Amino acid sequence: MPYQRITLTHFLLQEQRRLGGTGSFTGLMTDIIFACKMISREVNQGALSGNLGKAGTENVQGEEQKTLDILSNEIFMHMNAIGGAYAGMASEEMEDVRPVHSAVDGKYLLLFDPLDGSSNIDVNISVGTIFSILRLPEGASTIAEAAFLQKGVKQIAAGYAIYGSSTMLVLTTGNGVNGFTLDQSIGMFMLTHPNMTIPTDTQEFAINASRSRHWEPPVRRYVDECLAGTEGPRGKNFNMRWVASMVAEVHRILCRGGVFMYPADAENQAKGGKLRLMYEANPMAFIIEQAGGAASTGRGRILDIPPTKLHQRVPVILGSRNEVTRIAGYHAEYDAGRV
Ligand SMILES: O=P(O)(O)OC[C@H]1O[C@](O)(COP(=O)(O)O)[C@@H](O)[C@@H]1O
Ligand SMILES: [Mg+2]
Ligand SMILES: [Mg+2]
Repeated sequence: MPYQRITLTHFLLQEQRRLGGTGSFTGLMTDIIFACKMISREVNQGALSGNLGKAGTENVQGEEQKTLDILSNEIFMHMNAIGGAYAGMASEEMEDVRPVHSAVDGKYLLLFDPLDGSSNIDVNISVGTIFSILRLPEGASTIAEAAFLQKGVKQIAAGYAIYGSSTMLVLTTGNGVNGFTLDQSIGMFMLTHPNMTIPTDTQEFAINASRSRHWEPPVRRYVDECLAGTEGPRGKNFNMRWVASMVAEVHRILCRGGVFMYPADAENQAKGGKLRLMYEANPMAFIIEQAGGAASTGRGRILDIPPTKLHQRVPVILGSRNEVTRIAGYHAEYDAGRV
């Protein structure tokens, strides 16, 4: 059989031709690809690099930063500033947005979580990088936070890199979801997972059960029914997973289905939840929906949320469509006082 694998760059060029683009999109993706390869190397080096452990500083979320959080942020900032496609960038690890080029040159805005799953870095469990690309709003003269506060439906592309047993990059440009595996021997991402789609049903859920005492009744009801298995109202057994790296959970769901939940609960309600809308929930929701799944807060579609703050947090329930719909239905029944 003739060799048929294509590289991510070839794939992007084909996408560009299909979209009748100018090539600037391929350019900005090339910068992201370089940055992810460099972060992959730093992560894969593990203790050899001396980059494990805490940095001794806190980010705007009040979370302890890991040395690799900061290094990944610097790599992503630097590599994506070179190309010239971005007018501005925003990151989980930076309080304010960072203008990069004058509005004349840069047509795009980049939001990213440079290292997702930070609590797993030192224990060699998969981590990743999440990114979301928006257009600079027409007429925007200054690069300020307001320019970034666009609904998730406005994303022109979103993706993540996962640094696990292999390094992969998963991408959507609004035309389905494709996965690419880094061939370390030639340093190229090759198309290995074309048109990733999520089964509508599943028997696998992921939630941090150590927080169950804080859960709202709709979430507790859903999880209890799953745990009741064949004897319960669902009439089937469910398995549970919790990696504590959102990237790894979403990747598993893209590969074999499932539902991931990080709801707002009594403990994190005041903050709006745990995960951040602009560089975690929105890009992942775009990918999940493009793969045939659904992404909700339990009370609404994530991609329709009008953002108010750069680092705002939201409840996240995403994955196999029928399970997400069921969980949203349990919230609606609860809010209507029917249960
Ligand atoms: O510590 P918990 O409650 O298990 O939370 C894990 C969640 O927090 C995160 O690690 C937050 O992301 P960061 O590591 O980028 O801060 C998610 O990847 C993950 O789903
Ligand atoms: Mg994260
Ligand atoms: Mg992070």
